[in-house]
Amino acid sequence: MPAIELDGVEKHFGDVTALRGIDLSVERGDVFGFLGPNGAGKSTTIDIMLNYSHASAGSVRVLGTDVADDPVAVRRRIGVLPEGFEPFETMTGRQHVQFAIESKGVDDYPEEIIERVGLEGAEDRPASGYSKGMAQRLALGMALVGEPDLLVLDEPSTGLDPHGVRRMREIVREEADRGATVFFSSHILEQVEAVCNRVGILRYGELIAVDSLEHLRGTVGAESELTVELAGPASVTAVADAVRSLEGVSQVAEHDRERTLVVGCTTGAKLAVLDEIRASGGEIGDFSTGETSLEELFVSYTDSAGAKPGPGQRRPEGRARADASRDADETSDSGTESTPDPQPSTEVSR
Ligand SMILES: Nc1ncnc2c1ncn2[C@@H]1O[C@H](COP(=O)(O)OP(=O)(O)OP(=O)(O)O)[C@@H](O)[C@H]1O
Repeated sequence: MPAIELDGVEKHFGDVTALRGIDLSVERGDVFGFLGPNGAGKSTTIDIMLNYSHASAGSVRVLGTDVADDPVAVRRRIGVLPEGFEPFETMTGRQHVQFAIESKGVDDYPEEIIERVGLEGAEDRPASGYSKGMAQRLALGMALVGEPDLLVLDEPSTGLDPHGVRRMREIVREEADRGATVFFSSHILEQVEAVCNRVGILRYGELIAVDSLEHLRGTVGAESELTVELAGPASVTAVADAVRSLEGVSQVAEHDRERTLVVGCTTGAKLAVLDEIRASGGEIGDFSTGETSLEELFVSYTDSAGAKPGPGQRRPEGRARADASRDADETSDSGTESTPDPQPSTEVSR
C-alpha cells in the first residue's frame, strides 16, 4: 500500500486553477522530492494532503486512509514541518516539543528531540526569540515526535546554516532507515538530490514527471561528461575517432599531452564509450564521470513553457494565503483537532 495516493486531484480557488488533476503514488520508505517552480501548486498539494484544504475534485489517501474521512487519525501518524513556521509567543522550545508529544499522545523525551536537532542550551528560552534557523530546527524536532510513518517537510532547510543543513539531511536519512516515508518539498535542488530517491516535478498544477533521478536524466537525454585517461601505446586520435562514431556521443575532446579524452554523451552511452575505447586498442588508465545536475534537469522540464503563471493561475494581489485558504470554497477543519503540528504556511505573498 503506498504512503500517499493522489487520484485526479484538482483545486480551484474561484477562477484560479491551482491543480489540474494530479495522480501521484509515493511508496512507503521513499524519500520523495517534490519540485516545481513558484506557483506550480506544491503548497496547495501539501495542504490538501494534510486536509488543511479540500480538493475541488479527486481523492487523497495518506497511509491507507482517505484524509477527508479521518484527518485526525491520519495526522497523528504524520510529522509536518510547514513552510514559514513561527513559534508560539509564550512557549519555550522545550514546551513546544512537549506540546507536540502530548498532542500525539506519545512518551518521547523532549531532551532527546532537542539534542537531535541541535537546540540544546536554548530549550528553556522563549522560542519566539529564536533565530529563523533555530525556529526551523524546532519545527523539525516537533515533526519528529512520535516516530511518524510519514514526514512532510516543506522547504526544510530555510534559514539553516551549513551544520543545520547537514543535520537535517542526516535526520532524513535516519528516518528513512527506520522505515518512514519522507515527502520533501524544496526549491533547493542540491538538497533534493542529496537525499531523495524519487522526484516529482510539478508545473502549472500538472505533474509532468515522476521518476528516479537516474531515469529522469535518461529521459531528457541528459548529457554526461566522461573523462578517460588512456594508458598503453594506442594513439589518442585513433581512439577518439572510434568513440566519435558512436550513437549518443555528441563531442570528443582530445588532450594528447595528458593522453586524455573528454567525451560528451548521453547517460546511457557511457558504457558503450568505455567498451569502444577498449575495442579500438585503448587501455583505460582511469576515468571519471560528471552527471547532469538536478538543476539542469529541472530547467529542462520546467523551462520549455517558462515558469511564469499560466492562465487562471495568478493569485489575487495582496491576499493572505492563510486567510484565503480558510474562506470561500475552503472548509478547513484544521482547528477541529488539538493540532500536534505547527501552523500551516502564513506567508502573504510569494
Ligand atoms: N488561497 C489562494 N487563493 C487564490 N489562489 C491561490 C491560493 N493559494 C494558492 N493559489 C494559487 O494557486 C497556485 C499554486 O500556488 P502554490 O502556493 O500551491 O504554489 P507553490 O508551488 O507552493 O509555489 P511556491 O514555490 O512559490 O511556494 C498559484 O497560482 C497561486 O497563486
